[in-house]
This record gives sequence, structure tokens and C-alpha cells, in this order.
Amino acid sequence: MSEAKSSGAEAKSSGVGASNNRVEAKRTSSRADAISLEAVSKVYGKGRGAVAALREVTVRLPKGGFTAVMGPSGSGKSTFLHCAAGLDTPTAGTVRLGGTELSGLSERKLTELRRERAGFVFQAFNLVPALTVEQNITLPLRLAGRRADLGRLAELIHRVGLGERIEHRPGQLSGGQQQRVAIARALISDPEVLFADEPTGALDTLTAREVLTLLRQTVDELGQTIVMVTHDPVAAAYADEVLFLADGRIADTMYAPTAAAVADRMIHLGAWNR
Ligand SMILES: Nc1ncnc2c1ncn2[C@@H]1O[C@H](COP(=O)(O)OP(=O)(O)OP(=O)(O)O)[C@@H](O)[C@H]1O
Repeated sequence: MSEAKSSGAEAKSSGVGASNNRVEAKRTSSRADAISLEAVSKVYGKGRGAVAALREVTVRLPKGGFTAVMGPSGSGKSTFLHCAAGLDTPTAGTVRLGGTELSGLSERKLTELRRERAGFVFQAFNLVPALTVEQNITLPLRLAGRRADLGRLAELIHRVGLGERIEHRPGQLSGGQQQRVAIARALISDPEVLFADEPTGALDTLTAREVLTLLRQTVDELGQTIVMVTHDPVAAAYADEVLFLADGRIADTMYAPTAAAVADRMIHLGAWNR
């Protein structure tokens, strides 16, 4: 993130009142939604042992937006991401990905939708050790029985800065390089949404910033939509919008976040009390 964005965002940092006004404006906005959740609840288990991980969450995420999801441990962030991405099924409510309602889909259709319309980046990179960088990046296409668009492949390899490394295997790369391969792999099928679960959780500060800058560039230059779960206020400050979850509900929304404002909000949510 540039200093200019950082200081500009500081000035625009929203209090709860300001953010509510913006939420109001967004509800009437005509921008198409990449994802929408309506009254989504998720309960794990049954009876007295049941845990409500999400409680009637309603939110719309615009196409081309970068949304960070934050909240105390156990607040429902992973469950939110998994339900939004069709990796988990809500107990109640409706999830739409680009207008397609997920609840009506068979497991086979859901798998197809995830493969063709969503990209995933995880904390642990999840690359295949025996495959080269290029083979890892094109793996989702091969699994779908499709050929790589060579122009897109070259553009992505250049974008993630791994032009010299395409024949290398993950074990020969640094953590940051591996995560950049994972990002290229997630983008190769031109997904409607890139879902990232703690993408910088295993990286040192400097490498994390490079990865976050790369994610930010895909939003600014390719119009990519990103939803990213993170514990890190600095990472959240790369997003356009931060959703704060607390006890399975959206407790607040912040636009043009700064690390300081996000950290402050997290302190008020009691995120770091223990
Ligand atoms: N498979 C499961 N079975 C039972 N309870 C679960 C399951 N998955 C999550 N939970 C519970 O649901 C709640 C929300 O969990 P979730 O993992 O979504 O939170 P989180 O905000 O991502 O947490 P963290 O920051 O610690 O990763 C927690 O109380 C958790 O224990």
C-alpha cells in the first residue's frame, strides 16, 4: 500500500456513523453484487452442544471490491468465507454468487461452480510439491479438462514476478514466492471472486506486504473481486471495506480502512483481551 493511500485513508477513516451512511448509500447502489448473503445462519451440531457460528448475516459485496473480514477468534470468519464460497452449506438463509443461488445446487454443480467461478488462496499455500510452478498454476484448468490460455498464463506469471522460476518446484521457493504461485493458480481461471483465508498468516512482515500489494493490484488493474479473512489490521487496510464479525453477526463495516482504525475497532470488539 502506498503512503499516499495510507494517509488519505487515515483522513477518511470512518466512525460508526459515517460507515452507516455509506452502508445506506450502498444498499441503493446499482453496482452488481459479486456475492450476497441474506439472513444466513450456520449452526454446527445439535441440541445442547449446538454452536451458532453465523446468525442471520445479510451483506452484499460489490463486483470489483476488496473486502476484509475480521473479528475475534471464533466470531465466524472462516464459516462466513466457507458459506460465501459454497464450501459449506448454511443452516438457513440464501447465498448468491454472481446471481446464482447456491442452496439449490447439487454437490456436483457446487464443485463445478467453485472450480470455474471461484479462486482460493490459503495460509498454507497448498501447492503440489511434485509439480513445477507452471504446472501448479495450470492445475485447476487441467482438472477441469481445459487448456491454459497461454497469453493469460504468461501475463499471470509476469504479474506475480516468477518468470525465472516456472520450472522450479514449491520446495525451491520462499514462502512469499509460493503464495504468489498460489495467487496465480487462483486467478488462472479468471474467477468471479478470489477467496483468501489468512493469505499472509505464514509470512514475515515484508513478504506479507508484497503479497498484499499483489492482491491490491489485481483489484485495481484486473477488476478482481476479493474476500479475505485476516487477523492483521495492516492486511485489512489494503481492502476497500472491512466487515467486523462478533459472535456470528456483522458488528460493523468500515470503508477506506486504516490499520490504526481497524486495530481500534478490534480492541472495542474485545478481540485481543485474552
Ligand atoms: N465443524 C465445526 N463443528 C463445530 N463447531 C464449529 C465447527 N467449525 C466452527 N465451529 C465453531 O463455530 C464458531 C465460529 O468458528 P469459525 O472458525 O468460523 O471462527 P473464526 O472467526 O474463523 O475463528 P478463528 O479466528 O479462531 O479462526 C466457533 O465457536 C467454532 O468453535
